[in-house]
Amino acid sequence: MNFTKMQGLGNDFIVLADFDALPADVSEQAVRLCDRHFGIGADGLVFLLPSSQADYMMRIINSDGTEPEQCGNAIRCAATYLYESGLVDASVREITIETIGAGVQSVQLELDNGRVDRVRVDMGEPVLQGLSIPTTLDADSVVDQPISTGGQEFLFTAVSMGNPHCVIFVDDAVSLDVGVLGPPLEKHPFFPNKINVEFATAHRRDFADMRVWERGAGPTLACGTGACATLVAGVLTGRMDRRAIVALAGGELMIEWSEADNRVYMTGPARQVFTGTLPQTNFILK
Ligand SMILES: N[C@@H](CCC[C@H](N)C(=O)O)C(=O)O
Repeated sequence: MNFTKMQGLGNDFIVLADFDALPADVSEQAVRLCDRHFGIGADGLVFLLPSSQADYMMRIINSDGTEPEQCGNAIRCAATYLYESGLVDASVREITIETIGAGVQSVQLELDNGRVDRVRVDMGEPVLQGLSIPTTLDADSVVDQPISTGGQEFLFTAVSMGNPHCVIFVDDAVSLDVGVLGPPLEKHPFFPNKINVEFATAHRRDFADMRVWERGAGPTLACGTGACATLVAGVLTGRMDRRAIVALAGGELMIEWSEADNRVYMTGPARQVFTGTLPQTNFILK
């Protein structure tokens, strides 16, 4: 069983492209393979599968074995993998990838010396909280609403990018401990299906720092959909312009929320880390 380890701003994935469908034991295998001591180590397991609507379908499993609807860094990794492994023709500059949460997404490749340098993804239209995220709140959209945990009160804006996000603007996102604040917010009673939690500081209208606690994966170095949700929340709360850099622990993403088509565009890098082979005895996918 061959695999490729990829990363997008340090958000890392094990990519598997030899399957026609998700294996039955995918959840338990994701936990095993993503383990950083006993497995390969990754934030998620990514399957590239046949699609009737797009060039490929991407399914991702979080490191805790749950399946999210979408992943921004994984889709850049998937497109880079497809190009660099020759699964799409070398002349191709645009790939379509189907996801369960955001439908068919169009991905553009920017090359440098024959390698993928940056990837621009049409991440689709953001949806405000009450319209798409299961919640106990009585609201159709949630912008700067109070939420409290551990005796602290914050204001959050909930945005779906196919998957759910709770964005909280704070004075200093970089020095805040997401490991303490993230888990109770991920499982807050407002969000019965759990949620990704982003803490952000908009230093300028075109630049924000962001740190993330991911649903099903914990504190990752970057979250592409989280960066998109952060920009949308920044615009909705009057803090940011529609085009900005969102700086994460693993690097920067350029995010644009287009006024013309209401879609969010994300641009950033993705790289192959290594390839490997799993002994059959260690990888019992049924
Ligand atoms: N790292 C991701 C998001 C992965 C899914 C997330 N943990 C969820 O459960 O929704 C990204 O780059 O968008």
